[in-house]
Amino acid sequence: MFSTKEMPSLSSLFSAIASITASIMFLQSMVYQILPHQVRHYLISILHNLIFKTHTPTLITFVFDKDNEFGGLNQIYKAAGVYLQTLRCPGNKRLKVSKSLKEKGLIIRLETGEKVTDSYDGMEFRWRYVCSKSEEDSDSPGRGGGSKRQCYELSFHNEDEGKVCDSYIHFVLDRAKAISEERRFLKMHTYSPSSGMNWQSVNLEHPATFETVAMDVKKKNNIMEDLNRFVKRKEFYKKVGRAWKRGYLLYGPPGTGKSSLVAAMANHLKFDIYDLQLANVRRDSELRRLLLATGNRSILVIEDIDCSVNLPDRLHGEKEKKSDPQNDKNSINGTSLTLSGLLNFIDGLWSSCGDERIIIFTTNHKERLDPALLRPGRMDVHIHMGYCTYEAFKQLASNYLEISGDHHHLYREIQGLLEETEVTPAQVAEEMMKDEDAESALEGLVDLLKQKKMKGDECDHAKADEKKWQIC
Ligand SMILES: Nc1ncnc2c1ncn2[C@@H]1O[C@H](COP(=O)(O)OP(=O)(O)OP(=O)(O)O)[C@@H](O)[C@H]1O
Ligand SMILES: [Mg+2]
Repeated sequence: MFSTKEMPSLSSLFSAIASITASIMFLQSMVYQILPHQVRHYLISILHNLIFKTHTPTLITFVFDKDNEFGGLNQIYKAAGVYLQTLRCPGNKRLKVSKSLKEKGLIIRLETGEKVTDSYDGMEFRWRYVCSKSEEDSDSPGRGGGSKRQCYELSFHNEDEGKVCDSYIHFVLDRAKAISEERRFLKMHTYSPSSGMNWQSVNLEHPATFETVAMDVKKKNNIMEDLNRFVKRKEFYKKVGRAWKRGYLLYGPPGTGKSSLVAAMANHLKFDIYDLQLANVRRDSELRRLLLATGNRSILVIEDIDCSVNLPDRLHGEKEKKSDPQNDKNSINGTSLTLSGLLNFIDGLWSSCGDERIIIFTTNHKERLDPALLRPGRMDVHIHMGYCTYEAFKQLASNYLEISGDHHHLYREIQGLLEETEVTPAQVAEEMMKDEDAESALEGLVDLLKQKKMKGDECDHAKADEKKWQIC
């Protein structure tokens, strides 16, 4: 078995082992003679733990059944199913693949008996999915009920048990939540009384993101930071006794990107949108019912707040009530929709009934808004969406025509024209879509800007002439 060369080294190894064994036996006999029985026992148990615990750790297995004891769905089972979709082992042979209308992409899960490994914070884990006939059924095979027991098994070193309970399982729950959020289709909810008394929802697949919205970069970053801070501040809002909500007022001319920004905010936060047309709501009680039916982590949008409905303001409403007691049309608890009803609800009970609420009003005419809507503390952030600047133009050119930087020979001319004309990002974007060739598209834009400039100049002359006549 061994070569002749190996023989001397092996024989010296055996003689070394023999002398070590003899020394251990000698020490053992000394220990037996010197130490009392209890101390001996204690030392041996420590030695045993040292040798066996470090070299042959025992595994422990947690079993997460699908159903919890009270009949509901075990949240850890559900989270494990989502989280394990991100893990794969080279040895996996059978995987279940499905598609859901509520989620983007394919859902790939483990088939029964399949295992995957994971590591976290220096610990090693083995997960296994098990689907078997439930014990009750196998006890009485004649019944043929076919009910299944489904579970995930998580095996790990028993010394990690504390860390698994305190940290790893929470990590799995959090990751599963984030993965589900990432995968689910956002929803857009709308309301019209003709289609029933509740919100109707469709998948929100608006492509606008913070990358595609063209606006001042600093302003854009401020909005993103504000949103990120808001979603992280649950404890802060609780501490200062405020409802966890934030109000944004987006104002500016038509076609400057207000609706696009709303969609970008929803995509950024992964929040559903509730798009409320006030013209469809007839009274405060209806508004209250609708708002109470909105979900957490959502954005309530009321577009064109200045013109969607003629909301009587507080003072106005009070005056009318006094002058005509029969007329309860504008009362808070009456039958019609009032501005105070809207504001009360937004500031008060509604926002404290849920978490992570964002409310956005948009308008083309900030100056026409009721002062009650504008007073400090009501809409936390006012965002002006203006005419197309050179910076916004460059972003649009990068998005639509894939021109990066500002080296194009027409850019200087365009910059000058943009400073002298009022053109919306929507108009600029439309010009860029007219031609796939960047050069031709930009030439088209230059023509448009020149025409606008000429019209603007003519208008200025006409206004100046009008003034002259008035003076005469
Ligand atoms: N700032 C922008 N960045 C990128 N695209 C824009 C921007 N503004 C407008 N657009 C383009 O123009 C179209 C119309 O813009 P949007 O509906 O967002 O404007 P709006 O300000 O909401 O207008 P309105 O006041 O009429 O509701 C969008 O589909 C988008 O493609
Ligand atoms: Mg809009």
